[in-house]
Amino acid sequence: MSESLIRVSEIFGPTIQGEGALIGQPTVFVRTGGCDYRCSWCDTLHAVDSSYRHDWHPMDAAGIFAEVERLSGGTPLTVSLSGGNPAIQPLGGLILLGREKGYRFGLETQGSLAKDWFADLDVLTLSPKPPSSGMEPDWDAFQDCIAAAGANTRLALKIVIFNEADYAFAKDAVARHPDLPVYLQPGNHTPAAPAEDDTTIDMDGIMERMRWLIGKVSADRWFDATVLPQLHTLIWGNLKGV
Ligand SMILES: C[S@@+](CC[C@H](N)C(=O)[O-])C[C@H]1O[C@@H](n2cnc3c(N)ncnc32)[C@H](O)[C@@H]1O
Ligand SMILES: Nc1nc2[nH]cc(C(=O)O)c2c(=O)[nH]1
Ligand code: SF4
Ligand SMILES: [Mg+2]
Repeated sequence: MSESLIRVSEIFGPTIQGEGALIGQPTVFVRTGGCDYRCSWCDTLHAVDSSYRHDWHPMDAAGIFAEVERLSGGTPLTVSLSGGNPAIQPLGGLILLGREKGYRFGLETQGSLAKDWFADLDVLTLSPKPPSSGMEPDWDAFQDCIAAAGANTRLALKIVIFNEADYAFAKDAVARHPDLPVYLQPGNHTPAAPAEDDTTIDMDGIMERMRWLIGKVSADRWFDATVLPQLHTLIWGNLKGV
């Protein structure tokens, strides 16, 4: 694959951004294929597990942007870059192309890999992985991501929480990065394998974790935290492409 080609798992929308700092805002998603992590509870295995790589297509920036424009009807909006880990892909050219036409870009990453083009994003959401994921954050790489974003890119910290250990991890992450706005997101337990085409979610479990999390931040007087469920999951379950 040529250096400039981007491995795309799916392009979809407009839908609403279902998570974090831009929740509720209309957006088109560009989801890239491939990830350097393998979180135990990843809800997007079709963009992570290499057994799905036959569905990942190399595309150039112009081809991706043409599809974004088709989906948006040519009206500029925020494009959400996610994955997999989109930081693995050469997305700098796509971002510049879109910005020239008035589009804005957000990107979701675990913070394991910094790119200089993070400085051209509007919002960089960093989602370090808590203990329940089975992964361990590289805080030096995480710091590099913040530095790469520079002064003109809004940053957000988004942490998935399943249990007490994850909550303690979130507290530690915030202690390391007290200036970042923080979003706490209850975990969505063990989505079915993509091939099973089962979109059912454990709604009771998610709501129970929301109530528990709100209780925790209230008791701790953690008043600059924002607690949000995955809105798209509440609406559509684990449906792909929404
Ligand atoms: C699928 S990931 C892709 C981007 C990047 N690899 C990352 O993890 O930030 C997008 C977001 O979904 C979150 N996520 C993944 N699986 C989840 C689950 N089962 N419940 C709640 N959030 C989940 C991730 O933590 C991340 O914030
Ligand atoms: N609507 C919607 N919002 C999202 N926010 C983050 C997502 C992701 O998978 O990165 C996602 C997604 O897949 N759909
Ligand atoms: S880092 Fe993101 S895409 Fe990769 S496995 Fe974890 S949640 Fe899934
Ligand atoms: Mg998702």
